Amino acid sequence: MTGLLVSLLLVGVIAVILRWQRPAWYWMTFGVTFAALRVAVRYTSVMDACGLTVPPARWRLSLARMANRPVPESRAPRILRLRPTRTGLVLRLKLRPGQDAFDVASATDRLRHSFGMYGVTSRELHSGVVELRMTGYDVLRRVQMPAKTDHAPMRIPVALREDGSVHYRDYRAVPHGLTLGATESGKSVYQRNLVAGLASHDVALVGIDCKQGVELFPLARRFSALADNPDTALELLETLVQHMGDVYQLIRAAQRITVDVPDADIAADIWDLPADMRPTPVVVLVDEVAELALFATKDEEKRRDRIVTALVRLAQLGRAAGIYLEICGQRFGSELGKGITMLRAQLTGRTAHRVNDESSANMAFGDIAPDAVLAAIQIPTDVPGIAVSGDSTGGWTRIRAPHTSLRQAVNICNRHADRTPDVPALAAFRPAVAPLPSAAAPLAKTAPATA
Ligand SMILES: Nc1ncnc2c1ncn2[C@@H]1O[C@H](COP(=O)(O)OP(=O)(O)OP(=O)(O)O)[C@@H](O)[C@H]1O
Repeated sequence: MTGLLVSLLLVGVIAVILRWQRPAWYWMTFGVTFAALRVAVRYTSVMDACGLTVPPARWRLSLARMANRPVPESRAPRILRLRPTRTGLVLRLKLRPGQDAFDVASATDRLRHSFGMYGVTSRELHSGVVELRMTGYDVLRRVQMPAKTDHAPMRIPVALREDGSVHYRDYRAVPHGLTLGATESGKSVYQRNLVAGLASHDVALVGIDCKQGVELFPLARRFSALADNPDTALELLETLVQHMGDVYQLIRAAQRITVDVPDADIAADIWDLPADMRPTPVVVLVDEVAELALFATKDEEKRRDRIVTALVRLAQLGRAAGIYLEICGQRFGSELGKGITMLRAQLTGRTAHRVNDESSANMAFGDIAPDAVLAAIQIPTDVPGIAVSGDSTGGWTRIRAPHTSLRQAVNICNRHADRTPDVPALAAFRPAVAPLPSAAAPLAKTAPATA
């Protein structure tokens, strides 16, 4: 008996220490079990209290009356699956007749309190089936990406969502993206995670970093082209527009449409081409875009117009040619001059870090997800890296990228330096870098952090 008490006490102490030290560990060991038990035991009463039950069907009432049995209870959505995860629980529910996904979505805050969870979000999987994702702690406070993530070409696990799932930047689904945020809000760390994620893919990275190259030039070994001032950026963008034209010609030549060619074989973009013919996709990362759009003299104004025109053309036509834009800045609105709102309309993937005012949040979401504007304004100032990510479907979610230091990103880029493709059109912009130290030497210690 004493042994049992001591063991229980020990388990309790370990649970408390784990919870205090690292919520993730606590949840993976004790928390998930406690939460699953709590949900299983209190499910019906909580759903009833949260207004998520429906009265029994008429035939059941009649049957009970005929059999002189007690009136049957109201019914809660049926649990199809209860799955523990690293960060909490996932509950799949089959709705009862008369219920809809909106009922569940509007009750998530009440469910959160009733089940004693940190966060509850819901989404409709298909008609009549809703998934509730519950997190046991603030997963965005100390981001830990799962060890295993999905692998697909041009799909980068870049951040963690507040419901504990992985947030992917999928270039083939959402070709162009805009990342906004005030100074020190976490844009560079987000972009660094993207570069680190893309480094192991077969992709050419092109960087335009008008902060004198401080963000992207240390990662030069994995870049096929870099520009650190608006003049070079203009030449680079116009070269990319030309490259895009060449890729279109290649796709056209590969189509060879005759009446015998089945529809599925007609190439519409680079991904339909046979692998040996397919040009390397290109991701163009622009840091601090306003530097490209501001001007003081007539000559600079002409340069700015040509830069914006080239960016608009890439945004409009780049997807099929495998050219994707990732634009980063503090603000991106009509005050930057003509063509900017047209360009912004093409950047479907929107991410806003902490912003200083509502108009900046509106630049990110005003035209696609008005709900997200409020969420972006509410991002706390003391947690850099928290962002709201939305797309043109009107949906949005809070995310945070793992904290990747410049040193870590440099090491990843150096490790994958041999994957840097030679794109002949971009050869003139390839950064000159010293050869890497011999493979035998550990990269982490010896690779220089600059080009
Ligand atoms: N996801 C994150 N997790 C933890 N810390 C972060 C995260 N993102 C950013 N930070 C911290 O916040 C600070 C500012 O980040 P960052 O340089 O990315 O901001 P920024 O928006 O690019 O700023 P600026 O526009 O001034 O360059 C850095 O010290 C960084 O370590």
